[in-house]
Amino acid sequence: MTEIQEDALEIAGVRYRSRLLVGTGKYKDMEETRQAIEASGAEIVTVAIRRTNIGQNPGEPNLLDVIPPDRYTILPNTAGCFTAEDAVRTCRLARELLDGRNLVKLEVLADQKTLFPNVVETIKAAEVLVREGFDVMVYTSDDPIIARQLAEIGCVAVMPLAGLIGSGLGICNPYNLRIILEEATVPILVDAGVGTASDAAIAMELGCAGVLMNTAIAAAQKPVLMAEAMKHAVLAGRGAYLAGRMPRRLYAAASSPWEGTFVGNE
Ligand SMILES: CC(=O)[C@@H](O)[C@H](O)COP(=O)(O)O
Repeated sequence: MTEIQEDALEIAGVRYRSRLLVGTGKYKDMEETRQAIEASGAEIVTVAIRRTNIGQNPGEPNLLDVIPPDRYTILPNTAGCFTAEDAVRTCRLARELLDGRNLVKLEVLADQKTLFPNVVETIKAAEVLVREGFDVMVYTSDDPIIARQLAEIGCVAVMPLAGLIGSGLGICNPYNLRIILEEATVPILVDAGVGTASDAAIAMELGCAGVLMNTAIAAAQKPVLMAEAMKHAVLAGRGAYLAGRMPRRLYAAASSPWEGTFVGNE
């Protein structure tokens, strides 16, 4: 096995081969969702509990029929929650629906226009959820101080945004991400704002443990092809991070030595 094949992402004591986590919103239909997720190679798939039927509405199409929980780790998320109280309630419902599984993605949003995280409410919710035994992966801003606090509270992964949800703007502040990564005590995954494969590769090259995305795949002209591209981008970025990039230089350095050439200078 190569170093990159052996390299695993560990979240809450579970090891995953894929460092790409994907969402399930915005697809044309369930079949496209299934195909894209399969092509992405993702093992962790996030589901908005307030918007997606995973058993709350018996009789309606159930996402788990195409994303079976015995094959994927279902990561329920609190998208659409604007208060800590709502987010906590949503996580408790998710735990009931998913047979007592504790892994959740906490996101508490501040407003509809930016979908920026409300970090005050996020911290409040994280404290309650960790106390109640949840394994909390938390969506947050790229503020290193908030990221540190969330890790100290006991979140199992901290997920700063690359850009606003659904914006596709890519990594808007790599410098803040670098500070977050420098002092990370838990896995740091970029969540939201990725637009194309190079954004995912850059996140991984910076040293992120993984990338979570939805819109970049679902809103691509060919979602299944983009899902596959993202799989390769995350792997390539991780490989480059593990390999260690060459130092940047201002001036040229010849690829072959000047001395001892076979031709010329007679
Ligand atoms: C799917 C999810 O959980 C969200 O956090 C969000 O939708 C991800 O953002 P993008 O859609 O910008 O990838």
